[in-house]
Amino acid sequence: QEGLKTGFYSSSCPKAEAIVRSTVESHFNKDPTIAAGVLRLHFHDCFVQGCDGSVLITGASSERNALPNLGLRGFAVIDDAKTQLEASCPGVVSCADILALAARDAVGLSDGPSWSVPTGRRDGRISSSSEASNLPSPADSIAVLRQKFAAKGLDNHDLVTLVGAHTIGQTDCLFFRYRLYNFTPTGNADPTINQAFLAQLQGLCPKDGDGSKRVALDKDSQTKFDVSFFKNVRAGNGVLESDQRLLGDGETQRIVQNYAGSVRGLLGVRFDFEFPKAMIKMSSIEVKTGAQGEIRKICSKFN
Ligand code: HEM
Ligand SMILES: [Ca+2]
Ligand SMILES: [Ca+2]
Repeated sequence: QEGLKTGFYSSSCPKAEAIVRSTVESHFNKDPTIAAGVLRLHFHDCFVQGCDGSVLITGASSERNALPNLGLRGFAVIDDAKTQLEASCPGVVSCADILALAARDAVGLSDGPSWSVPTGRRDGRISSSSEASNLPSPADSIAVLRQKFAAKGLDNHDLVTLVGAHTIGQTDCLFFRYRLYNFTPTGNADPTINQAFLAQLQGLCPKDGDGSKRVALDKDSQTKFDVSFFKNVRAGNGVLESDQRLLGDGETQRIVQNYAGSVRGLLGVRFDFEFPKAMIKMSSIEVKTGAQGEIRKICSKFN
């Protein structure tokens, strides 16, 4: 994919993938929710300036400080892996690749599928908060989401498959509370929310309560990478509006139904098979290779 190849570091830094894996694992063992943080970090990196580590740069006007990125977590995992890689093979492994590898490992550690990650990305030299506006918002319509993904070469099938990442992790009340109160012109909640679930969500996120309270995106299995998220969307138990809307469009609904399945076990395997393919596509968005960009010494700073 665009000059990337699996095993790019096999002679220049043979232990590179093992070092990333053991670093993600040690953080995961202390805090399994970090897997979700790392996976999301990679997504937010790829959608702005391509998968080039631009999201990792610190500074007042950097991407990291853009509104959609304020809740990102897992930066310490990447910094930690980088420190160890610089000790073994200085100046060889890009932060962009560390992020792509760590996202794969995070999914695997959460009992999800694993895959070979094509590597060879170079780190970008630009990180600007104003660029973050093409990231999808939870209040975007399906048409807008489709368009934002299409702009990155990702189709409907990729969209639904990748949003399946919400099978792990959490969201702040802030991002969906508007669905629970006064959502309709007549003052009711979003009618697409399952009634029993609505009561639960209202309990978790009171109208004037703390907007930063965290709620699982997949109510039944927030640390397991499984098809439970799709079953919940099918049942009206999607937390984000953008997740639940996948059921309101004919084409995306068909894909949700497929993954949610009716035959136990069988169709769960399909999501496991499709997710890696979609990730490899997402991980190759607008990558810099060859002599482009640089290999950062510290992931949060340009050289
Ligand atoms: C339709 C597009 C998407 C929208 C609108 C969206 C929106 C969101 C929002 C609002 C949150 C909660 C953030 C917070 O409270 O801090 C979230 C969390 C998350 N997103 Fe997405 N997302 C989308 C697609 C994706 C994709 C493609 C991936 C990865 C492949 C992903 C992975 C995650 C993960 C793992 C979390 C949990 C993070 C954590 O627990 O820290 N999302 N997303
Ligand atoms: Ca980027
Ligand atoms: Ca799950």
